[in-house]
Amino acid sequence: MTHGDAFPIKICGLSTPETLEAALAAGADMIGLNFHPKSPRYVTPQRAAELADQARGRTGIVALVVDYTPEQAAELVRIVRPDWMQLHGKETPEQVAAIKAATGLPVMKALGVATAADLDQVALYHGVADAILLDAKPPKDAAYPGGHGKPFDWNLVAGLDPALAFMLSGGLDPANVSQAIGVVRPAGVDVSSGVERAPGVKDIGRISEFVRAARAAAKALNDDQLKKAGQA
Ligand SMILES: O=C(O)c1ccccc1NCC(=O)[C@H](O)[C@H](O)COP(=O)(O)O
Repeated sequence: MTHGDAFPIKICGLSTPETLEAALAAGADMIGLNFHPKSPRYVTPQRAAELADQARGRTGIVALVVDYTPEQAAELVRIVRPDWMQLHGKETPEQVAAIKAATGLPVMKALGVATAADLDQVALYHGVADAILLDAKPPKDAAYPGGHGKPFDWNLVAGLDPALAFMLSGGLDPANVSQAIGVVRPAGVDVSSGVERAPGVKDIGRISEFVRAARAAAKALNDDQLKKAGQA
């Protein structure tokens, strides 16, 4: 993924046909199905296969796993047939490459950010992962490593090499996504809790508000970049 690609908007942790349909109707570019057993958004592979059938060809289907082996990932892909793998654990660059090889799919690697030093990881995964997702680090005692609805300090990203493209997540919602896109200038955005009314319970209205707000802010960002390029 580069900054030149269209701006993907991903709705993560969908688990019902109704909320999935709302994400598709809103125009989400990617939807995430969560296979971490401790998550309130967990879906069984069988249930996910049904949701994936509903979504196939209409959006990018992302299978989110935490510290899977290449064999586990390949077995999941056989059942669900997603378009992407999202790795949200402590996978090393070598493990990312092994899962990519075992599944034959593009891989999004999530990296937790709390301090400027955390951004050093981005260069290590660039060129190995097909997309990087910067997310807030989970609270210390958290039972699962993502989906906590808390942002990290967006100003940290100002120190990152602009050539290293990434998607942004962590505490985004319909009210703040426009500001986040303006400050961080990511290549795309991802949300889970911010479009829910309770952990794991997605809200159809908030999904469409989020996609609308993110799309408008991404267009403004693109217009601004074109204007600056024209002036150069
Ligand atoms: O969402 C979860 O429950 C989850 C569990 C285990 C690993 C990752 C998880 N979510 C990852 C995502 O892609 C979320 O969209 C991302 O962390 C942002 O979440 P939120 O701050 O709730 O929008």
